[in-house]
Amino acid sequence: MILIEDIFDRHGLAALREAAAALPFEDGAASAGRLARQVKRNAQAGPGPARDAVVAQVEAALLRHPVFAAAARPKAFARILISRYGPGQAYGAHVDDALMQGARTDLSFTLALTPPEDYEGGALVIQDRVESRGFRLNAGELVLYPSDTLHEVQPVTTGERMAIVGWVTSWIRSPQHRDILFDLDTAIAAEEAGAGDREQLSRLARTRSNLLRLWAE
Ligand SMILES: O=C(O)CCC(=O)C(=O)O
Ligand SMILES: [Fe+2]
Repeated sequence: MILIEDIFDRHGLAALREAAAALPFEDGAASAGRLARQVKRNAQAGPGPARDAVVAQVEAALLRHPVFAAAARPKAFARILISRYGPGQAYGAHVDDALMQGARTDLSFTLALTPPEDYEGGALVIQDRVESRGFRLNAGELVLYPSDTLHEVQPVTTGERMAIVGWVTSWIRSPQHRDILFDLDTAIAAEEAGAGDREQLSRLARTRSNLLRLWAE
């Protein structure tokens, strides 16, 4: 699981929020699997060019972000939705579909558009084998988590919670492999930033390339 705070700058975020709020919304059940539909109570932006433009903007920002790119190794976005929860709405415990529009979902993310002061409730709670962890993200903050978890959005009691939610097909299917590559990226970036030994840097870069060749699918 990883938190990223700065996918958009303040102006970018304000523009995105405005564009998202202007979209026509429909019942969120439209995109839920059979079991999830029974517990999904929200609204989401309906199809159309205006929604596509918002989604394209989000995709571009995510692909540009070095931490997102290193943590997710995105091959494709299986789906991106703009969702909204008003008072009484919630999304009960569910697991996300393994396949969406023909693509495998490896990672899920929520990018908050509404600041937490503007609504009550609405925490995204992700279950772990040992404990559950709740997130009430700041506007512009993103949480990236494995798609195989059980998770829920607790009922919003006042105000309105708007977010971008999406699913990533990763080049690297195994979380363990992604973690190793993430560490290598961090080490290489640190070496590059310092007065790094060129030979060590080349060796690390070669190892990263070769692991990618072994593991990418
Ligand atoms: O809104 C969120 O934070 C997550 C929503 C969710 O779990 C889903 O749409 O599958
Ligand atoms: Fe979900």
